[in-house]
Amino acid sequence: MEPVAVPQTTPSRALVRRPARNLAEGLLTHIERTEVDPALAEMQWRGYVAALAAEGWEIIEVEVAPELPDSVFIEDAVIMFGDIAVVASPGAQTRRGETAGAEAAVTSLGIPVQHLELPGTLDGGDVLKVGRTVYVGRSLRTNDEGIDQLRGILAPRGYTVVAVPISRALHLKTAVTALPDGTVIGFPPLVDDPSVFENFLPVPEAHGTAVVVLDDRTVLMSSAAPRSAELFAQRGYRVVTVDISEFEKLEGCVTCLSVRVR
Ligand SMILES: NC(=O)NCCC[C@H](N)C(=O)O
Repeated sequence: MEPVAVPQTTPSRALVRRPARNLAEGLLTHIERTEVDPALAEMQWRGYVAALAAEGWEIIEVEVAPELPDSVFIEDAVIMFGDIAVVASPGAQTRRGETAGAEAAVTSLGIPVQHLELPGTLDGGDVLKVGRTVYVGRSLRTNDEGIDQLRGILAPRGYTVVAVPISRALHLKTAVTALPDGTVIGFPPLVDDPSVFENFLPVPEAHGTAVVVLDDRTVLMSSAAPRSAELFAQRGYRVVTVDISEFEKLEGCVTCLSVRVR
């Protein structure tokens, strides 16, 4: 009998959170406010969720938080490390209410939870996992105390936490993410110090920095970065694109619209 090929990374569950009624009032730090179309945002969010589902991911909806404008960016509220979840300590006052719903969702899946606490702050968007290395952006949202608390949780579990300066973008993952083979990809004008990363590949577009790893050979990314998509395709990856323009107007990207629970 022919051996059955087992993929190394099997799609699993993705947490998502429907956009709030007041999405358009979301925080902005590095870009000018331009009008967000709520109906288009809702449609794009459905498209994003459909793209994950089409790739075999089970979708788990975190209870909507209708009055918390940035709650759709669920990645910032809770971070998965193997079998445990770490509930973030949001760096922005207006986002602190988001963690309760995110924690309820992971708890309902039976996942053990650890917490980061004030005065430590840390947003999930500042956390990039590459194997057992966890890069954490020291940003406007994430402080040294938050990074130290995370290190305290992860070091005994065999992870190395590396703090990375981030001053030109909102979060670390606005500036860099990683391909399935561990190559860190980033848009140089947004990256303070590319030499921090062992393998760094510059991409030609700001929206080309963010990829969601769907499996060992497939990435999900914004349709607003076609030249970066081409670069990944040349490296042998299958690229799935989604239009998330309304979330990009709020400094969001593909990674922050879900939490992957593998
Ligand atoms: N992980 C992310 O990149 N999250 C994007 C958050 C955008 C939101 N408007 C914020 O400023 O917090």
